[in-house]
Amino acid sequence: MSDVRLRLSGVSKTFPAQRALSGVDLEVRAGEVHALVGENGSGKSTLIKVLSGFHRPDPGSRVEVDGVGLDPGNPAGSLAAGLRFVHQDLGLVDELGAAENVGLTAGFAGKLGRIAWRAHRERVRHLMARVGVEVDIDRPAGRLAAVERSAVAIARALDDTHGVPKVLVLDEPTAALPPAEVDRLMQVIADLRERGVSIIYVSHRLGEVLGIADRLTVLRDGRSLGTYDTEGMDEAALAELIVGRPVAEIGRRAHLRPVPDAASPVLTVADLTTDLLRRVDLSVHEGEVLGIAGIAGSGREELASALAGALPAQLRLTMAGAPSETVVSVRQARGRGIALVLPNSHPAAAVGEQTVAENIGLARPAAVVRRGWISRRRERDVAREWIERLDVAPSDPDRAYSLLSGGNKQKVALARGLIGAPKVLVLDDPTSGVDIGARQSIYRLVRDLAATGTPSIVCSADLDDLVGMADRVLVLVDGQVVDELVGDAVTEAGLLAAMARRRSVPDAALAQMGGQR
Ligand SMILES: Nc1ncnc2c1ncn2[C@@H]1O[C@H](COP(=O)(O)OP(=O)(O)OP(=O)(O)O)[C@@H](O)[C@H]1O
Repeated sequence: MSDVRLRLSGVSKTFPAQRALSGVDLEVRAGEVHALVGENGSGKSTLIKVLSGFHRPDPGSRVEVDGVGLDPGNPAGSLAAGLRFVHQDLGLVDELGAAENVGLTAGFAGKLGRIAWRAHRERVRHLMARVGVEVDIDRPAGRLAAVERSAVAIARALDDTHGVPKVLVLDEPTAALPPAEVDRLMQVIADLRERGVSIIYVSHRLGEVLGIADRLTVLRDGRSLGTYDTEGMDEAALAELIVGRPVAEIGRRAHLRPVPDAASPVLTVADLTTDLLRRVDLSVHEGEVLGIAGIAGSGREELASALAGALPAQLRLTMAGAPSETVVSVRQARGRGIALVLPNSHPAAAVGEQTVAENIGLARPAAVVRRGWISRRRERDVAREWIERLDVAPSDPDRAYSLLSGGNKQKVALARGLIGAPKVLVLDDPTSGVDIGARQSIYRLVRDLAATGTPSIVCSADLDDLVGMADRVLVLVDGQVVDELVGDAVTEAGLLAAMARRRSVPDAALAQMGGQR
């Protein structure tokens, strides 16, 4: 018997004015972790949505599970065939525990409309045990650690009420995980593989892909470039496969320029206090990239929004040459030249209904405003320039933002931040969902901006971002700055050690952080 569990033959998907998949063939074996990799917009999400039944593929596309063809574009058929999905946002109701979250999608045990709670809870405990992560099944999902939330979503996907789960698709499963919890999720995946579950693993994190996947398939422009064994492959080779040309390693030291002690800051913030942050002081100097490190819940994300007036905060903010202010609104911050780039998953990152050009134009760059009005023609021209610089695909300024792939949305959000010629650029998780090529372009753009004198503040959970961009890093733990790393001290090991300085990070988690990468 063939050990092919899932077979796709000639799968194509054409959207109006866009062919997202062209004749993709793919075979996933029983009990293997099979990674799906490719640049932003290469068709990974579309392929997953075809498998889940969300998209009906073009005629002639064929999908088989264990040799049995399924009717693609039919969610119930996909579920019955054993295809299961854990999407990036996990889709959990934060107020409910694992027991109810599983019940909401898989159904509750019981008869005649009455829930047999004892049987249902037993079933959920059994599912959690399969995943191998111990969780109080009544604890609201919003109060679980990130990896526990992932485990609940995986357990829910593995419920067999609607058929035996055969293939589990994990879409960027580590995107929301702090470094300390990644290893734990990898262990969960390895255990599921041992039990014969096939896993399709979608990720831009090349180290993770090579660490966990047995084989990988590369998509480019909606076509499969082939399937490869991961054994013996290194990150450089994989990056080249994905991008189609050698990708130079991100050099770090070259860009560092120590800030003179006496240099006066462009922006100073004192006593920044929010629900999470406690009297944070910081300043950033001309030509400097200041990093802010911290795990989820440390106040890192709040800091970015508070600086740009997008979150209620108490603070004294001083821009060079201006009197200090006590409160900042988005409008005030923008007026002072502070631009905020949010991660594309944030609801305020962009206006989904508007086009790429209109979103870029929201920054009202001087080049597109004429006597107070936006010139749509200039807006499009400027958008075209940025589309080319950041390699946004498709390269159409009139494209609706909501129809872009995740990574391309992130590039547009970044373009909008850069285009308004900010005095200080504040970035929150700037590389979320972007591919290896775009990551390098973003690092380069931020450094180039610094080289012209304009400082940035980069808040990120991704240690590569901080090592790749920052001249200096403040480390947040429990809403307070606990350490400052400068110049050569900004290393992955240095950051992990600093993040561990307070006991709020459990010892077990610290041990994992060290061995993670
Ligand atoms: N509903 C849609 N209508 C029109 N075009 C779409 C739609 N969904 C996706 N596309 C287009 O299909 C192409 C493939 O997008 P897809 O989201 O599958 O890429 P991806 O590989 O998942 O990218 P990323 O890594 O950025 O998430 C893109 O050009 C995208 O703009």
